[in-house]
Amino acid sequence: MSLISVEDALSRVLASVEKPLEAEQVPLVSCAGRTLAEDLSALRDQPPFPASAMDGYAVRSIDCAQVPATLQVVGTSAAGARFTGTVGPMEAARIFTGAPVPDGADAVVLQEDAERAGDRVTVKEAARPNRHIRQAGMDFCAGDILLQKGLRLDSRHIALAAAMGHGLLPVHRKPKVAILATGDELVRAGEPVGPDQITASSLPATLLMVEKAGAEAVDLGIVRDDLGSLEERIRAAWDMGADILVTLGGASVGEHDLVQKALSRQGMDLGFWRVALRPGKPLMHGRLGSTLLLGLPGNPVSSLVCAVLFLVPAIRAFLGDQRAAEDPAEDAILGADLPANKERQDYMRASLALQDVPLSLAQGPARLMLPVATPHLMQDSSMLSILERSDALLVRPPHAPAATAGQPCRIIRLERFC
Ligand SMILES: Nc1nc2c(c(=O)[nH]1)N[C@H]1C(S)=C(S)[C@@H](COP(=O)(O)OP(=O)(O)OC[C@H]3O[C@@H](n4cnc5c(N)ncnc54)[C@H](O)[C@@H]3O)O[C@H]1N2
Ligand code: MOO
Repeated sequence: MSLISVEDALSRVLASVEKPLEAEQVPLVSCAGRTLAEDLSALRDQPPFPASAMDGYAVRSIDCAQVPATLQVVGTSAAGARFTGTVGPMEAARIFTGAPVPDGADAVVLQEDAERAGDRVTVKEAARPNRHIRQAGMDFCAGDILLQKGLRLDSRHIALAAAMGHGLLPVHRKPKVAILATGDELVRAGEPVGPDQITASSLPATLLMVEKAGAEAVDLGIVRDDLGSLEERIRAAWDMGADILVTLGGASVGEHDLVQKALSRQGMDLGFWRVALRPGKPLMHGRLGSTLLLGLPGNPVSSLVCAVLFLVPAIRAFLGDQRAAEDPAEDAILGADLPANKERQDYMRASLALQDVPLSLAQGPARLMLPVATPHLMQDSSMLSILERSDALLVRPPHAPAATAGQPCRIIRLERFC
């Protein structure tokens, strides 16, 4: 089977997510990272009444056109407890920030601009109509659609939804992502490590990336390079109703790389195997009934790159995120000379620094800060110390010509995924 392109692989992965998962009603505080299943409209006006923006006195602006003006204080309007009377000629009401502006008043005078003596107040600054008043519906009105279906929710959206009057939101169910590490050489982090063994470092890392992407991660542990054990764990993932099964390792061509064989024996419908990608070439994709399968390569940097490029978009597609297929790359400047690339799309681990770029615009000179991406000299896909020092993946398309420092390039920031 020949290598397919990264773009082709991603569209096949996304096409195998037929539709977002079913919707459920979830309390606001649990909605971060979820995606709205319906457009959301406001249940009320905000503010629901004309409200004071300051602590001071509610007045009729006409009475305070000439200052100083001395007014009779006839009541108090506090946030949560309005003054139910009316402010008449040469009258004022004490008012606090967020309180309803009483009938009759059309301006608020700051308390710093007034002098109180008993039940009288002398206004020292002239007032204009509507001064320091937030009109009803200034932010939004009942019925306004403010949050769109397919939006991935963060705390800004949650604040708005709360103000709109919602306590529960219709969001797509979180996909259940089961993760299985494979290999005789692996032990769990913190457990005793034999002379020929290493820690399964990408297991906890992938679990965290999956949770960060908004899914429910299920730790299936480590399984030995043994067909029977592998098949038993694959059945366990299927039995628990995993929407995605991720395997780590055993994806390549060696005699111990049994993942594809075990999945095929369990009835996998293979989508693709091997992508023109570095690192991450042996990536495998398929379906087992309704479960999406992603076989990530064992080298920990390779599995991370494949998770960024394919697993996170698949999770977002299950979540109904309208931006699931969006290219995560952004513009940067190359910080070092690079040789021509070969046939695989390269994702080089790079550090970022900011560079001040002078611009000449029609309005005059300006400055722009752009990230400069400098790839590390060592790019071995097993090296976690280099990955930790990297801020981004520097993307080099297949057959990209040699490039020199200062040229434009594309990067994917790792903090968004890790
Ligand atoms: N003859 C060939 N050999 C290899 C090829 C190839 O095309 N022909 N491809 C290479 C590439 S590229 C990669 S990437 C690796 C990936 O192969 P596998 O997916 O089969 O991975 P393993 O052999 O199981 O492990 C590779 C490496 O990673 C370590 N590992 C495995 N799982 C974990 C884990 N959960 N956490 C940390 N480290 C892990 C494992 O011990 C090995 O050192 O194959 C190349 N070989
Ligand atoms: O593609 Mo492998 O993932 O080079 O290390």
